[in-house]
Amino acid sequence: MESLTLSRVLSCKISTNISRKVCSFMPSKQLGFGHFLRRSFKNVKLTVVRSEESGNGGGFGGLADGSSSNAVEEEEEEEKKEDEREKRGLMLGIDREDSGSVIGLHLIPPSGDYEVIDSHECVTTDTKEKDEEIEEEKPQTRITYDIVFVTAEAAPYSKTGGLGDVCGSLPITLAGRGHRVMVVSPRYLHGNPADKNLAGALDMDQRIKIYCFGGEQEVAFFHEYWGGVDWVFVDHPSYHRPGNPYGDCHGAFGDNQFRFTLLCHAACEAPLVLPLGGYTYGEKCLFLVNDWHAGLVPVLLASKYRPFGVYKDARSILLIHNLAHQGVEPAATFKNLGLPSEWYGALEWVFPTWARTHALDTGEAVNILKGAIVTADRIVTVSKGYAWEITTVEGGYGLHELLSSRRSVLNGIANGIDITEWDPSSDELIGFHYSADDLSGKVQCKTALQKELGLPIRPECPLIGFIGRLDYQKGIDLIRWATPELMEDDVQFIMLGSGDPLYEDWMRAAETTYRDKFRGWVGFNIPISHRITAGCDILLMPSRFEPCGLNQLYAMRYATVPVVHATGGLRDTVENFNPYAGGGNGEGTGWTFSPLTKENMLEALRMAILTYREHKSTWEGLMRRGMQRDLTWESAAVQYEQVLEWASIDPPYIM
Ligand SMILES: Nc1ncnc2c1ncn2[C@@H]1O[C@H](COP(=O)(O)OP(=O)(O)O[C@H]2O[C@H](CO)[C@@H](O)[C@H](O)[C@H]2O)[C@@H](O)[C@H]1O
Repeated sequence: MESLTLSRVLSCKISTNISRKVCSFMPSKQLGFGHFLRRSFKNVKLTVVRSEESGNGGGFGGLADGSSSNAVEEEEEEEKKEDEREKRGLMLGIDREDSGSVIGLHLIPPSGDYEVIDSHECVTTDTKEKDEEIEEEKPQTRITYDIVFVTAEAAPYSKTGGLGDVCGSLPITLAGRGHRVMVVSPRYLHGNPADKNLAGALDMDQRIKIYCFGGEQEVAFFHEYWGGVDWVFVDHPSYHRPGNPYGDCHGAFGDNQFRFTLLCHAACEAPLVLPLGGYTYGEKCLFLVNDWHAGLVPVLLASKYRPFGVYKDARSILLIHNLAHQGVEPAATFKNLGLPSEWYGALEWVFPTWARTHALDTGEAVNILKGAIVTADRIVTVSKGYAWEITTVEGGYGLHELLSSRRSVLNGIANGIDITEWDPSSDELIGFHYSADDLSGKVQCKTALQKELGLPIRPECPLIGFIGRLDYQKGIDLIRWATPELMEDDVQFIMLGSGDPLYEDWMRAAETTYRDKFRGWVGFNIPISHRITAGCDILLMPSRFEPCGLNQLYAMRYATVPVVHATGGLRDTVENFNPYAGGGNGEGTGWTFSPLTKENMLEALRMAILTYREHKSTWEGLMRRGMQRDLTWESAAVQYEQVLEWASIDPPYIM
């Protein structure tokens, strides 16, 4: 028997014994290890046994194997083992793959009865009901992995958009399902109040040297364990400056390639050198690399580590949130990236003639996202629709052929949302609460918002909202173009966003032009975004392309009906209203329009406004159906687990 102290397995303290009754559960209900422990066994003494001892090397091995030729002997042997287990209390079995590598742990019940006994008897009663609800619906984790997210932003530590949201909540969901999860991102210090978000992350006193950009750079690691996740922050002076993670009022930082090259090198070292909770993640981990900022990770694994026998069992999964940003820089910068010179081809990128700036421009460049697409073991985008769109000329931003060639490893998984942060029945950022059973608080949120922004307080007036980056992607030009016509109607319109100065100025000017109807809040403000989501009746999203989109999901959760361009994740997540379906009661959660024209957008908005004004019960149906949609991360996490499993089964990328 191999006995491991639990501190080697988890960074939580386990001291006292627990009754066997609490620990008995069915194989089919097997929980992820970390999750199970956190939830139910805070005070359990555990012993680890080799799975060989328990019979079949995996799952609940050894508890019933009918294939034995000597059934009686085996039964006696089994009884002995059970007696022993009962004496020792709850035990852990090690799951090994054929090569002998440990791939997970499972709990071995101390008795032969597989009946599920509520393991929540050892948790406080007020959390019990909630936990049971989650438990019932949750498909169980089959194999647990060591997962390393690499990302330029992760909420609440840093957020400029949807990437921060996803990298702030998906890791917690996966950790809750039993995986060991680390998130590596830069330790930004902007010299503003947001810096306090990093106050809990402590210096690990671990320095490493990174060789890139013609010299040696020293980076430090800071760490905070929270929500079951190891949040690791790479520290370097280039992350300490005013602005946001990518730029300031003068535009994008000129050294972003350097800053994110550092991040990638540091992220590759983190699982090898950081003793988190007492021991490192090690070489057998799965890197989930997000967008171009983390795109050098798969290239480094393939070029710098694997040829020297390191990370042979690791795999990388590229998560594309937005193909429009690829990290393209002049070809001459390749030598700065710290990659072997023969790997130039992986990143090589030649702009088409029409995109070159002058006659002598050869169009030669390096494209970090392209390198990641070439070398990643699998690729995921944030919706099924977008997974298809990026393989087309229109949506592929020049990478459609490459992405098509990798179609066999490309999947789309729609994002979920953090339903605790975005919950209209308990959201602390809104003044009044409501739910699908009692919607009365919504109109109070609406009048409170009108009051806060100095609009006439008119509960009956349709209130339209927009939240997002003021960017070509979001169809902001179309909104600007359509606003004069929209303002002819008896509606109010509130916009929140920052980005292109042209549109920031237009929003300010529109406030003066449409004094009683329009408000444009220029800036990034999370509390206001919650109040707009709660207070508006309609959320407008005319995105030119939208890999997934989160605001329409938040809107549906807050009974705000989305009107969206039928593209990417918007088409996948908003069901177009059909008044004739459902026995005449209607079906759907919003309006989708296509193609993207001003006329189509206005027509869809007018349909929504008409329905709001004249068909109250239909409108309530739309609100309730939206609120009742399953928008949790759980279903996405199950799909991610499948991708993780596929990634581990396939051999890694080799040049
Ligand atoms: N001014 C402001 N003030 C406060 N909050 C603001 C804000 N502007 C935006 N936000 C918030 O930032 C997030 C934006 O998320 P989105 O998914 O809509 O877009 P984004 O294009 O950033 O994300 C990319 O990545 C995500 C995640 O995968 C994909 O859903 C998306 O399609 C893709 O373009 C939301 O939480 C929103 O509320």
